[in-house]
Amino acid sequence: MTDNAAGPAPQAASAMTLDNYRFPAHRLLRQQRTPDRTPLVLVACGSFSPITYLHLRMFEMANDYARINTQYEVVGGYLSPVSDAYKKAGLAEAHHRVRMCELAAEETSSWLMVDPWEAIQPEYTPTAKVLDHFEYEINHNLGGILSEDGETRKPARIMLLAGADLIGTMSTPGVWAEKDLAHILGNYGAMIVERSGTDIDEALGNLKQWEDNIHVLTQMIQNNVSSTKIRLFLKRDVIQYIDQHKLYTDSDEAKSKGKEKQ
Ligand SMILES: Nc1ncnc2c1ncn2[C@@H]1O[C@H](COP(=O)(O)OP(=O)(O)OP(=O)(O)O)[C@@H](O)[C@H]1O
Ligand SMILES: O=C(O)c1ccc[n+]([C@@H]2O[C@H](COP(=O)([O-])O)[C@@H](O)[C@H]2O)c1
Repeated sequence: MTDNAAGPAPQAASAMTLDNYRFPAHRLLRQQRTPDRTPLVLVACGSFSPITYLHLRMFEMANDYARINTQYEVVGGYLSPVSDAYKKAGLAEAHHRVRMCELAAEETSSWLMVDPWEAIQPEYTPTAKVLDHFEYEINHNLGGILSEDGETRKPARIMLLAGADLIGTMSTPGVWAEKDLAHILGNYGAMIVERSGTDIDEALGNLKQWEDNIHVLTQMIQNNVSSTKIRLFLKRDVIQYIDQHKLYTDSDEAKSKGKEKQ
């Protein structure tokens, strides 16, 4: 996907609360550039604590894959950081994670956006509901995407973008609700990026019934960056932000371990 000429976000994702929330659409391609393709919006859900180069790379890989191997045209890409209610060990607070994602998206990409909706919810939101939120905002509130010839409006296909480890958890009984899996993989679909350490066939093992809706993106060069290892930070802005707010220091981790319930 090429640059969407729209200007900066009218309202920063990191400044949004439940009271002033507005769905970020400043970089969403509102009219298709290519005829005869289905508009596609990619949504990556995760902790992003912190966001790494590989999280952004997933989107570029998916965009290339969609262009070359499918009939989709990517019209938007969103990062949706999980809320504080997720209570995973070592997570920085949601507002920091949203801000880091925002800095990274602005610095390194011309088309990615951060939707803080999930992050600002007081309760944990299952991924199926997060995808429903995108469906509602884009296809109901915004009325879908205008076709290339300007003649019709088409609903965008919303798809989950995730690494192989995440789809692996979907194959593991008990982690995801059955009805949510059917909804996510049956109605939306997923683009899955290979990740070293996860056997993709094993990860897809119990998901055969939805295989037509699961696109597997192979990585030419395996790169095992993970947020936990925090090996590779993004551009200076994100590193400075981490320093400035003293994130991921021992005391910060101890603080979040104290809060952690699992
Ligand atoms: N190196 C990678 N290769 C492929 N997918 C990745 C990679 N790093 C992250 N992802 C994917 O990005 C999404 C968001 O990642 P998330 O921040 O939740 O976890 P993570 O980067 O694995 O961090 P952690 O180490 O804290 O689990 C997930 O779908 C994850 O599978
Ligand atoms: O919706 C579910 O049932 C569900 C079950 C397990 C994980 N998820 C989502 O998957 C993501 C996992 O992130 P992480 O950092 O734990 O790898 C995060 O966005 C969770 O909300 C979602």
